[in-house]
Order: sequence, then C-alpha cells, then structure tokens
Amino acid sequence: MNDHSQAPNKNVRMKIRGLTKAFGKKIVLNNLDLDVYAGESLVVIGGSGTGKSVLLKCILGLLKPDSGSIEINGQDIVGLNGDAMESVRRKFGMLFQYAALFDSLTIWENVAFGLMQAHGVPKDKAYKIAIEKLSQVGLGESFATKNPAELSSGMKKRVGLARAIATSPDTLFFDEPTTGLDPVMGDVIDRLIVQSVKELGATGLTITHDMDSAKRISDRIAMLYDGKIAWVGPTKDIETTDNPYVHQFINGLLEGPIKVSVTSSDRAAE
Ligand SMILES: Nc1ncnc2c1ncn2[C@@H]1O[C@H](COP(=O)(O)OP(=O)(O)OP(=O)(O)O)[C@@H](O)[C@H]1O
Repeated sequence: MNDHSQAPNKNVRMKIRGLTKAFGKKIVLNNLDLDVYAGESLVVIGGSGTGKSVLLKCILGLLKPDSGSIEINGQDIVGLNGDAMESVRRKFGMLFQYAALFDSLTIWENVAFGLMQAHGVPKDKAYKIAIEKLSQVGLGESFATKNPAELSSGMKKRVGLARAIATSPDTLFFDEPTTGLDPVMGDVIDRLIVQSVKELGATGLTITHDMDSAKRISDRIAMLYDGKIAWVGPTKDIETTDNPYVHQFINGLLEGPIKVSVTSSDRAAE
C-alpha cells in the first residue's frame, strides 16, 4: 500500500498528506496521502462508498477534513474561509456527475455563469466565449438558447464540460463523467475531456468506478480502498500490477482482500 510512484522531478500541483475524515464512528478517509502532478490527468478509482466523493469534496472545500493538509500550488487550503476558498476555486473547473445545469437558464447562460458571476466578464463577451466553448465540445450556436430540459444526457454532459472549461481553469475536476451515458457517448465525453485538459494545459482529477473511462482519461490511476490510496501508478501498469486490491477491482472478483457486503447480515456485521 501507499506506493506513490512519486517522481521527484515533477511539479506537484496538489499535495495531500494525512487526510482524515470521519462521519461519527465511520472513518472514510484515513491518513490518506496523494500527489497530483501539474499537467497530468489522474483518475481515482474505487468501489462504491470508498470515499471518492468525500475526497473530492475535501479538495473543493465543500467538506472540512478532521486532519491533514491539501496543498494546491503550495498553499494549504484546509480551513480557508469563504473569500479565500472562493479565490482558490476560481481556478478550478468542475464537471458534476449529472452535469448539474440550471434548468432556469439557457445553455449559453449555463456555460457563461461562472464567467459572469465569479469572473465579472460582461454579458456580450461571456456570450462569445460560451459559443466558442460549446463549439469545442461539438455543439453549434443553435444550442445556445435552448433549455437544458431539451437536451439528452450526453448533450448535457457536453454543456457541463463547456461550462467547466469556460473560465480556462488550471485544474479540472470530473465527478463520474460517464455515469448515465451509453458506452459510445461515454467514449465521446472521455475524448472531449482528454482534449480539453490538454488544450488548457490543465491538471485533471477525476473520480470514477468506470474502469474503461479511467483508462481512456488518465495518465496515472490511484485506487482508493479502506481510507487510503492502495495503489497508484501509470495507467499502462494497471493491468500488470500484482497489487491484490487492483487485481480484484479491475477484474470484478468477489474473492480477494476487498471486503464486499453481499447480504444484509454481512452489512450488519460491519
Ligand atoms: N455528509 C455525510 N454524512 C455522513 N456520511 C457520509 C457523508 N458523506 C459521505 N458519507 C459516507 O462516506 C462514505 C463514502 O461516501 P462517498 O460518497 O465518498 O463514496 P464514493 O466512493 O464516492 O461512492 P460512489 O462511487 O457510490 O459514489 C459512505 O459510507 C457514505 O455514506
């Protein structure tokens, strides 16, 4: 466990040390360490309920860890107050699990929301940027004045991605980007994610349990289990590693070190 494959010559964009978060007696993150290098796309995989979302929420400042540090560009963001955290978040772009578009706004207004609200970009300029970003994710100007309700899940994801990249963030977060999409649309979104991260020269952090997606998007993969990073390494190594946690997870095996609750009595015993 905790082989961080840290290459000393790489710039660390995000340095997480000793991150711990519990809810009551349930320890979700337990002294977790992880580095994310500048310009890489790192995907955190792990089973349902292992704490991927909790990790992401701690990084985004939406949950306060019990202990540990999260350095972003050298600044520990744990415990930052409203305005200070807001200025850190201004450099972030985020694609939420179900795109999380505002139903009351048109597509272009959704894309331009952060530009106008957080960055103070005037409406006409924000419109132009929104159209440009929509085109980058394969949506023409005819979509601009539609409502989110008129779009399929895949189209909504594209809009969510356009919104995530609209402010040219230096760090992009993707929460289960392929959830709810058919495999072909999942592939399209993954390709757009890779393209967007590279075009911006941004750092990407994704959480998912979709292994196909993880392999398509990532330069490195980290596996979360039992509150810690059980394995992290280059994507190409994931098939050949002899790490028993990774082996069990990527092959979908019931037998192995990962404990899976199958029956309600199993869960009662936890
Ligand atoms: N606000 C909260 N209050 C209490 N428990 C929580 C809270 N948020 C998360 N948890 C618990 O923390 C654990 C990890 O949840 P989390 O949502 O991070 O898992 P996950 O790995 O993202 O799962 P999935 O892949 O199913 O989304 C779960 O047991 C969950 O019930």
